[in-house]
Amino acid sequence: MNICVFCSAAELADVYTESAREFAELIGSRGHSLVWGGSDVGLMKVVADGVQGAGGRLVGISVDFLQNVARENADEMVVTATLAERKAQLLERADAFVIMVGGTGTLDEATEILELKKHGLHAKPVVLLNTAGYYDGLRQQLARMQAEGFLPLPLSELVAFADDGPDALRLLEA
Ligand SMILES: C/C(=C\CNc1ncnc2c1ncn2[C@@H]1O[C@H](COP(=O)(O)O)[C@@H](O)[C@H]1O)CO
Repeated sequence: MNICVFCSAAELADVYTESAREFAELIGSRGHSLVWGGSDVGLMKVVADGVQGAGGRLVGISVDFLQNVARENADEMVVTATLAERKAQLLERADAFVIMVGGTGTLDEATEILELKKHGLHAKPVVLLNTAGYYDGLRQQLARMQAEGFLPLPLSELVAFADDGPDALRLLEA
């Protein structure tokens, strides 16, 4: 399976890097490929290192203005002209999506993928990996959207929630 991971480009605390490494090593050791934003920085690097170290394939989708931080030894590296094109490529190249801890970039990618799914423009699994309860607030907001009629379909059809890497992979492989 080609698993697209959205996650932070920042250097983060051990609680986040350890969880990311565990999940990345699972991706690689189970024979899956990583599709990601292609950068060799922060948590994105931790995930790429973990997948590659465990024998998995790396498919990076970078963007012109971030090419200077793109990973050099990825199996494949695509460079798009714009962020919008990058998101389209990430969607096309992935069979499933995992949203790990991140900031506005991760949120932008996550909401786009969920919005496209809401409109039936793809039906790929999306798992939100809620390391250390980082996304408790977002989960609560999404639950409120559902409870108050803002979502045209059940939340469970849009996204699944996982507490750790093994749980996330179990949901994707199910
Ligand atoms: C030059 C520096 C960092 C490089 N920044 C990024 N590189 C690649 N991809 C990025 C970068 N920033 C955002 N993205 C995309 O959004 C997600 C991460 O954003 P967040 O705001 O950090 O959560 C990630 O999935 C990327 O696809 C300086 O260190």
